[in-house]
Amino acid sequence: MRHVQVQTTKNEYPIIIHHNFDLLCEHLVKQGVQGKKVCLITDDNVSPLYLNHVVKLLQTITNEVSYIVIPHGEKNKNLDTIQTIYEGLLAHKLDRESVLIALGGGVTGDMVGFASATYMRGIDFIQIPTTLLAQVDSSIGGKTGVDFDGYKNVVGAFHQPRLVYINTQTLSTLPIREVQAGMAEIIKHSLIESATYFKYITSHPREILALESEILEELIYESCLIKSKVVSADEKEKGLRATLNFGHTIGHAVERLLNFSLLHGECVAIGMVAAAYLSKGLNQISAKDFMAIEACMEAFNLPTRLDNLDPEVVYQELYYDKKTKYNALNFIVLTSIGSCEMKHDLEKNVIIDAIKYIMQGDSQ
Ligand SMILES: NC(=O)c1ccc[n+]([C@@H]2O[C@H](COP(=O)([O-])OP(=O)(O)OC[C@H]3O[C@@H](n4cnc5c(N)ncnc54)[C@H](O)[C@@H]3O)[C@@H](O)[C@H]2O)c1
Ligand SMILES: O=C(O)C(=O)C[C@@H](O)[C@H](O)[C@H](O)COP(=O)(O)O
Ligand SMILES: [Zn+2]
Repeated sequence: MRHVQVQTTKNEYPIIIHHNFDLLCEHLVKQGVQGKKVCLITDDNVSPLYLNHVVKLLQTITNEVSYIVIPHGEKNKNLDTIQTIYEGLLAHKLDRESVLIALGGGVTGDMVGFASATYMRGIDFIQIPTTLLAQVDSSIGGKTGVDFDGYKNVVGAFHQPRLVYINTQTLSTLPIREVQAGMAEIIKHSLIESATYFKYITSHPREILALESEILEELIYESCLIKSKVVSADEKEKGLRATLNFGHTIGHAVERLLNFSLLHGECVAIGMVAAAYLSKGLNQISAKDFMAIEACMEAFNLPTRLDNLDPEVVYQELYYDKKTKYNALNFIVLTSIGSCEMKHDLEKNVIIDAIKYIMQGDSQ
């Protein structure tokens, strides 16, 4: 078992990393969940795999277990699904002392977090992430919410979970494309924080994609450390936390413009290539480093290019990014592999050049 602690100004909670669900109840009891009304929320892909098992475990610490199954996927990350959740919570008579548990990927976690931030003006919730992406990124840090009108995460709230319980074994059922998409956020962590971590990742693509347990657990632990350190220092994204948005400025625009036909992690990979190209254009990283970054994405079978979007349309879409302030775009750029900074004053043509670079056809 590995343990990482998140400590924001008002909240503190553990991230438990283990290879099965055996320690779940013990940690729920530590968080005061015993005897409470608990509602487990999962999606229709995850429910046949893990719902029964987790329900049975919960029944050993409380008699009041209900569950709600929501439709999977980014296209359902919206207020309609939130309404379904609220209806279920009322039907099961959940009250202010009740606890929601998100069992699933980032889509489930973001929505359950948002439902718990708003139901009865806010109740507790627990994250049990079952995708690589959710285990290393979305379950940690309390960014919750939904897409609105196709715009990413436009409606939401900061609401921290009481516990993040990671069972690494759940990754054994995850489709390989989803594993690769999770790697995009892991690569992001290395690019913004640690050259040593980047080197480790680039040295082990075969073992990682084969889900070799020791290496995978090491990655999950390292990424949890990086993410928890950043969100503990800057919970509400006043400064440092914006670095976790590296690759997302263009990534989110592409995700929306492609109508969610690519996965979030895949779009972030494309967005990171664009942001790295931009960093090279500003002479902040070398051509060699840029090539190493692009090669890393390719080693994990992540897309790096597109061929079907108009650069000007992508550029205009960037203004919906949440880092935009007073109508000015803000970009996270690399200063080396392992460090980054926010740029406020980029010329349009520098950004367009980066967008044109990723529009040079599918490199796969
Ligand atoms: N809140 C944050 O800080 C944060 C950070 C990163 C990403 N996100 C958000 O997370 C979302 C992406 O999360 P995701 O990649 O986990 O997507 P997801 O939740 O859609 O899960 C991916 C797919 O895998 C299935 N699945 C989940 N666990 C499984 C398992 N163990 N075995 C088999 N199938 C399984 C799901 O049903 C789904 O079809 C995006 O909406 C993104 O915006 C949020
Ligand atoms: O935790 C953060 O902060 C992040 O930016 C992590 C991102 O990987 C994640 O996709 C996040 O949801 C994006 O945030 P947004 O504020 O741009 O919606
Ligand atoms: Zn992300």
